[in-house]
Amino acid sequence: MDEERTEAWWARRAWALLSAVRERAPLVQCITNLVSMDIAANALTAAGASPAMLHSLREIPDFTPRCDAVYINVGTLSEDWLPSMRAAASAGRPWVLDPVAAAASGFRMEACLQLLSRSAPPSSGATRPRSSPSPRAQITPPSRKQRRTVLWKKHKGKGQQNEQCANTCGQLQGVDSSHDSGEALQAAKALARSSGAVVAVSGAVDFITDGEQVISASNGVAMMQKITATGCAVTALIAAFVGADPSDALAAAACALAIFGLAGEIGMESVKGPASLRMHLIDALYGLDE
Ligand SMILES: Nc1ncnc2c1ncn2[C@@H]1O[C@H](COP(=O)(O)OP(=O)(O)OP(=O)(O)O)[C@@H](O)[C@H]1O
Ligand SMILES: Cc1ncsc1CCO
Ligand SMILES: [Mg+2]
Repeated sequence: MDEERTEAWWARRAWALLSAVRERAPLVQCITNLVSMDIAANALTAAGASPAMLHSLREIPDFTPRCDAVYINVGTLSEDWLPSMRAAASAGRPWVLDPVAAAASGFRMEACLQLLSRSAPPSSGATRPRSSPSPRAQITPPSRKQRRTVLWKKHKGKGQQNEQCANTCGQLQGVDSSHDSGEALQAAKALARSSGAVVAVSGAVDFITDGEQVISASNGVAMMQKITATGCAVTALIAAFVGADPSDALAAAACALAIFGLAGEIGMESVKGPASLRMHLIDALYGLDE
């Protein structure tokens, strides 16, 4: 690391990334679960990104290469959506996976592992062909967030690594945000190292790791757990941050989690319960200033 990443550094970085999202309005294709579609699209829009909830396989060749980032979430996985997820993950864009309940079934775990083996070419470098208000950086490390988490860019897909990923997905999935997410940190680091992805684990404290560095973000309020699909929404926000600036997926993931948590804290100042927190959180994302 070239410079010391103090709290003040992170604050500037978070603001710069949110500002980049607002300026560039990254186009984020979301193939996400049916429960989360509304909150994810609204969180992205409020933050300044441009969500697109497209999941037809037939649209992916035309549409996905024009996106700044792809968000895949297996929360309501079905056989007919899996080919779209695979195709979108292979389209050469930075992408983020939320392996919701990866250990719920063999089908789901296998799907997550297959998806993990998809990677964007490290230097596909292609800029998004649609006109963009500001120049895009080259695609470098695509990232992902994995339940509570994954961002990865490359995965060598060897048998042993797959096994390790399976174990890790299982461990992470078992970690509910009512637990200390520190319990999952070692598993997350191992997954990051074996997959080449940035891995994030959400909870009271969020951890974000590339396998070496570990960032923790302790923003947020416990009532966020009482709103369904907040984890899905913050994963979508991670995709937007990575889409706005793909040069540092670790920082993008950490800042998205911190900003989302901060919006929860600000929103919490005037709520009666989860339903009003949902509204105020989205308002706070929209209104956040420096
Ligand atoms: N106890 C807590 N205190 C503070 N923030 C929290 C707490 N639990 C969760 N959060 C925040 O809520 C957001 C969602 O995290 P959470 O771990 O609840 O996701 P999740 O369980 O995957 O969500 P879902 O399955 O509902 O989509 C994150 O930004 C996280 O920091
Ligand atoms: C409740 C629920 N069921 C499948 S996905 C989802 C949203 C939270 O992940
Ligand atoms: Mg939760």
